Formats: sequence, C-alpha cells, structure tokens
Amino acid sequence: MAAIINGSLVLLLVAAAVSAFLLRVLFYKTGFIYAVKKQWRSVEDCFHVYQIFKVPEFNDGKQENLLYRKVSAYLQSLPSIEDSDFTNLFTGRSRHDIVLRLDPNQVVHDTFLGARVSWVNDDTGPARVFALRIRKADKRRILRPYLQHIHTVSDELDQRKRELRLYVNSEWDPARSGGRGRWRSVPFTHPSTLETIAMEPDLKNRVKSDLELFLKSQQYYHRLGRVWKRSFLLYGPSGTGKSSFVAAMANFLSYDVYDIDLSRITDDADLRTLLLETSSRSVIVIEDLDRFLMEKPGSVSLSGILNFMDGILSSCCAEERIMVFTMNSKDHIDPAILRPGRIDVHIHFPLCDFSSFRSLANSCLGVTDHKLFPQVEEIFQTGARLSPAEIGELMITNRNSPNRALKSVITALRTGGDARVPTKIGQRLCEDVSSSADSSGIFFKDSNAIKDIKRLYGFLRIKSSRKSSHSFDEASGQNVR
Ligand SMILES: Nc1ncnc2c1ncn2[C@@H]1O[C@H](COP(=O)(O)OP(=O)(O)OP(=O)(O)O)[C@@H](O)[C@H]1O
Ligand SMILES: [Mg+2]
Repeated sequence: MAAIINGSLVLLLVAAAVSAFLLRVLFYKTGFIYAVKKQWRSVEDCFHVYQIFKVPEFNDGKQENLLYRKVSAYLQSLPSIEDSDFTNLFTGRSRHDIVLRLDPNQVVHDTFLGARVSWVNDDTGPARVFALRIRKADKRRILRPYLQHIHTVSDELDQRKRELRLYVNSEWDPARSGGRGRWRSVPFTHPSTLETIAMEPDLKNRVKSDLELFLKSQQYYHRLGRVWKRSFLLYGPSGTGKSSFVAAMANFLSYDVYDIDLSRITDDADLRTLLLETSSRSVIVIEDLDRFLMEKPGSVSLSGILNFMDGILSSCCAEERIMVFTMNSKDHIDPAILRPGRIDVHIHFPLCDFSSFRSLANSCLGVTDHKLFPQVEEIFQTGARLSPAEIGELMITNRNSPNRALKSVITALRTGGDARVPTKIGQRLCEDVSSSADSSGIFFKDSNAIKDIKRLYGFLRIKSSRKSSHSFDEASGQNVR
C-alpha cells in the first residue's frame, strides 16, 4: 500500500515538474503573453474615444512640412519600432548607419507622461502622412508637451548626425564687407575623445558632468537672465593635451569649432564682427592667449578680449556656446582675465605623472601592467617629468615592442627627454589632418588655412618651453571651479 502511495507521489511530482516546464515554455519562450496583452489592449481600445492628428509631408502650397521630417526622425528612434512585428531596414547617411523605417500603414506605439499614443504611417494617399492617435481624455494634458518633446528629440538627433566643421578666420580683406565670409571651414574629423585623453579620472568625470549639465540648462540660464554659454580656461605646459581636449569637448558635445587666430584680427571691432558670425552650438577657441597678451601686438586690446569673454556680445547672436582659452601658464596674465566669474571653469593640464603614464601605456601599447612599471614609478617619484605628448610619441613609435617602448620612456625620463624619437611629435597625425582637408576638397584658398587647421591641433609647434615640475601649481587641487 505504502509503495503504491509513494509511486503516485513520485508520478505527481514528475507531472507537476513537466507542467511547470511546459507553462514556462508557453509563457516565456512563445509569444503567448505578448498575444494576450495585445488582445487585452484591443478590448481596452473599444472603451475609449480617440482623436487623430495628421501630419502631412507637404502643405497646401506643396511646401515641405518640417514637422513631418521631425516626426519621422523621432519615430525612427523609438525603441518600440525595434520591437514591432516587422519594419524596414535602410542604410543611413554613413555606410555603417542602419535606419529603421515604418512600412506603409504600420502602427508604432509610444508612451508619454503615462499616456499611450500610437502613430500610423499612412502611405496610401497621394501624399504621405503620419497620423497620431491619442485618447481624448489625454489630449488636453499631453498633446502640446508631446509635440514639444518630438521637436527636442529630433533636434538632438539632427545635431548628433550632422557633420561637424572646423572654422578658421582668414586674413582681413578690405574688398569684403566687414567680416562676412571671413570664416573658412573643413569637416572636423579630429578623433580625440574624452576617453582618449589621459587625465585624472575624477577631474575628467567632473568636466564631463559639467558639459552634460550645460547641454540641458537652457531654461536655467534664461531664468537667471544669463546667456547660455560656458567658458573654460585650459592651462598647462606644451604637449599636455589642451588642444586635444578642445577637440574632445567638441566631439562630446557635437559642436562645430571656431578657432580664432587673434594675429589675423585687425582691431576690437573686427573681433566683434567675427564673433557675430559664429553659429550656435559651437566651441569658440582662442589658443595661446598668454602668448598673445604678452606679445601685445596692438591689434586687439585687453578690453576687446574682456568684452569678447563677457557674453554681452553673445547675447545679440547665437547662444549655446562654449568658449575655450588655452595658455601655458597663468603666471603673467592680467588679473582682470582671471577674476572670478569671467571664465567659468579653469582646468590645469599637468605634465605626465605615473597615473597618466599608465593610462597612456594602456591606450598606446594595450599594456595595463608590466615588469618595468615599478621602475618607471620610481623615476616619477624622483620628480622626473615629460609631457604626455612626448611619452605618447615614444610609445607610438615603439608600439610593436612594449618592452622597448617602456625602456625608451625610462631613458627619456632619466635624461629629461633627450631620448626622444627624432620625428616631430604629432607629425604623422598632422599629415592625416592635412590629407583629410585636401580630400574633402574644401574651401581653402591658401596654404595658410591648412596651417591653421594644424595649429588648432597643436602639432606644428612643439614648444621647447617645456616647464619643469613647478607647473604642477597648487591650483591643480581646485582644477574645476
Ligand atoms: N593628456 C593627454 N592624453 C592623451 N594624449 C595626449 C595628452 N597630452 C598630449 N597628448 C598627445 O600629444 C599630442 C599633442 O597634444 P596637444 O597638442 O593637445 O598639446 P597642447 O597642450 O595643446 O600643447 P601646446 O601648448 O603646445 O599647444 C597630441 O597628439 C595628443 O594626442
Ligand atoms: Mg595646443
């Protein structure tokens, strides 16, 4: 009797396990739950009144309806289009882009502020139309903010997709009226990113958060009655990554770069005119401000520069701009430039220490640890310093042999840089830059312009004024203010 009971218990357990397994397969491995949810939604739909808003591709005058394009970009970015039962895949503007597009009459759902809406791609009539279906009960609450949200998202997507450009100012030409046409541009393809810059991780994160916050702060700046701009001072010895950091910032923000060559500016009014001709969403750079102020060429005055920094000018033209000034040292700078509130963030770029060295070894040689590291650390502890540019170049030149690369870094540190490779730092990249400018076939009438591009990247000048360790000034502790 007991044996029979035991037998049926085992059978029951096996049956329960099999049923649990089958239920699991039914619920999770098939579309059962999805199908039930879908049915439930269609039942729910019967009890609501809906309103339809159409967004046609063209208006009555056959002009393009910009909202149609924005909605199209917005819908392509929705996660729900990826999850839909079917959709079309196309290549985007660049070869590697893949774009998802709705089929005719395909429906895609979206949620906004807790409300569920759907879009239909109505492709059946003579003109294409997107139809927004929204519950009447939700309309009053969400329609306007939802359309605003579509504007914002599609603008951001546009911004991200667009090709960045690098502008440089050409010589003043009396034949041209004012500064119009003074900017020359090439595609901005500098590969530097915040990830490729070797700098103290905490500082890098703070700068990153600062830039992210800036991007979202339009309302905040306006509420304060301020122009939506932010300015940075990057200072430190030559070859420590200031110019690369400017490029990294531009790439991070997806902003164009305007590189102002002060030596080509005739007077304060000329500087003003140039600024008025820059566009929003741009990084405006003045490199080597210390050198310019010390040389005092007499063209642009200190007050012209201060006005340029202060944003009074910026208020009359485009905003959402970052201004960056670079210099080797703050030592001999007029205090008016450095006074609190004038330049929002000061960032010190020091010569390489052991931590930056490790970061460079990782990026240039793919080495995170090595038997020579303790020796390198010891030399750094004695106060020996080289710029990241010098160390990076030694590593790049010897990248096939990490051992040789590290040995040459050790020798260079011991001899104060005399074991440097004979190639000029950055020469290779410099060639890349000029060839990219040439291949784009763009805009430069004179070879000076190409030099300008190279100057921005700081590759033509490897200044001999590499400063000793006193460049690690105390301000490095308060790098970002
Ligand atoms: N911190 C760094 N991290 C990674 N690479 C760096 C760093 N600093 C310099 N480099 C490399 O060294 C080269 C020169 O750097 P960069 O032109 O940015 O220096 P800089 O501070 O602007 O110098 P200068 O004051 O002479 O203009 C670039 O190829 C850059 O990639
Ligand atoms: Mg530079």
